[in-house]
Parts: sequence; C-alpha cells; structure tokens
Amino acid sequence: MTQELLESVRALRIGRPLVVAIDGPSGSGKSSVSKEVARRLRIAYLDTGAMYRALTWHCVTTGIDLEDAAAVEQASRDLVLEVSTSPNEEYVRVDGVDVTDAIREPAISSAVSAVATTLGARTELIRRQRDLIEKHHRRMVVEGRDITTVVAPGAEVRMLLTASEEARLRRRGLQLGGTQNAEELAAQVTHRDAKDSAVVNFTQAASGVVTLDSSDLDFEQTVDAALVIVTKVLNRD
Ligand SMILES: Nc1ncnc2c1ncn2[C@@H]1O[C@H](COP(=O)(O)OP(=O)(O)O)[C@@H](O)[C@H]1O
Ligand SMILES: Nc1ccn([C@H]2C[C@H](O)[C@@H](COP(=O)(O)OP(=O)(O)O)O2)c(=O)n1
Repeated sequence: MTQELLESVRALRIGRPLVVAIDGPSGSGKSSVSKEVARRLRIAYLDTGAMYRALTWHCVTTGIDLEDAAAVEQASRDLVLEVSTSPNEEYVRVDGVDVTDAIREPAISSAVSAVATTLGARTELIRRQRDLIEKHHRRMVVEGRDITTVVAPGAEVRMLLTASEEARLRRRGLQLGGTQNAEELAAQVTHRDAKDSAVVNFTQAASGVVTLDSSDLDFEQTVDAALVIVTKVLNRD
C-alpha cells in the first residue's frame, strides 16, 4: 500500500473514532496482522484472546474448577487484570504478576475454551473490552472471535481474517518453534476452534463484515490487504 494512501486515511480520521474489529480462527494471523495495522494507523491495539487466556491462567493457578460456571464467572469479576493497549508493547498482568509468556503455554491453550464458553465470564470480559475501547476514544484495532458481531458491531471497519486449516497449522507450528507434533498442534488449533465455535461464530462473515483470506498471502501482503480494506470501507462511508 502506498504511503500516501495511508497518510490520507490517518489525516481523514484524526480525532475521529476508528474502531477496526478483526475476528478469525486460531492461527489466521489476527494478533500479528492486527498489531501491525494498529502501528501503521497509529491507534491502540487490544488482544481480547489474551484476556480469556489471563482468566484461564488465574483459574488454573488458584485451583478453580473450570467446569464450575459460577466459580469461573465470579473469578472473571474478581480478576485484577492489566493488558497492554499499545501495539508496540506486549504485557499481561494478573494481580501485578507478569503472565505475558505463561498464558501462551500449551496447558493454557488446552484449557482456555472451557473458560471462553462460560457465558457469565464472557459477559464480564466483553464489558471490560468495551470499557477499554471507550477509554481510547474509540480509536483501536480490536481482535478476537466476537468483536465484529458482539463486542463492537458498530465498528467503523469489520473484518474476518481467515486462512486454510493447512496454512494455520503450519504457521502455528513454526511460531511454536517446531516443538509440537501434529496431534498437539491440531488440539491447539482445529479442536480448540471447534469447541470455541459453540458460543461464537467466527468462521462465516456476518452481514457487513469483509472477509480477508490470507492462505496464499505472506505476512506483509496480508497487512497491506487489511489496510486496503480499511481505506476502501472508510472512503465508502
Ligand atoms: N499471512 C501470513 N503468512 C505467513 N505467516 C503469517 C501470516 N500471518 C501471520 N503469520 C504468522 O503466523 C503465526 C500465527 O499468527 P497469529 O497472529 O499469532 O495468529 P492468531 O492470532 O490468529 O492465532 C505467527 O507466527 C505470525 O507471524
Ligand atoms: N473475543 C474472543 C477472543 C478469544 N476467545 C477465546 C477463543 C480462544 O480459544 C481463546 C484464546 O484466544 P487467542 O486469540 O489467544 O487464540 P489464538 O491462539 O491466537 O488463536 O480465547 C474468545 O472466545 N473470544
């Protein structure tokens, strides 16, 4: 994407709301692409998946039974959570403890769906996500599974980032440094998506949501394509 086009989008939106909502399945590139889009647009960034992971870490660490919906819901309300809203700095803290790396461990990836399918906990985390968007004057790239449909259906730009299952498994494998065998990778990507789909639909674009299929695009090409979508949607309105 040309620098001039990007400059014109930034200039057009100075001081005005610009929520870019991005949903998609595991390994589609949501976090990495959203972060770079936020950098280029010079707006805030929120990884909502990190919030579900942080709550899961808290429950697992304090021995809360993930099958006990009332306990998980209570934990979501009590959670003392700090999450970065800058695309240039990554941190997640629970009760002041840095859990940035711990929440990415396979043990948390395997447990997170149980928490993410607890509806009471979702309600609380969605409330916090909306608060963070408001706190940033609605200038933020927000990524997850239900951002385009539930958290911010009124976002200026709504996108579903997809990729073939094969591409997603390959990317996650590379990201984890080849430490996981095929079965472990499938558990963390395909099986987790199947469980998460029980409460949110992130495989089909809702009305007004633009699909970006990154299966045959590299990272840079995907970021460019996402920025082209942002430009087109904003110019249309
Ligand atoms: N278009 C792409 N082509 C190749 N690799 C990509 C692409 N988009 C993202 N990646 C890489 O794939 C991995 C998974 O991306 P990530 O952003 O963590 O996905 P998600 O947040 O959807 O699970 C990362 O290592 C990322 O750098
Ligand atoms: N808005 C969101 C974001 C994540 N989740 C759930 C679904 C996922 O299993 C977990 C972790 O999300 P995360 O985006 O970190 O997942 P990835 O490993 O990047 O695919 O949280 C959700 O239910 N709703």
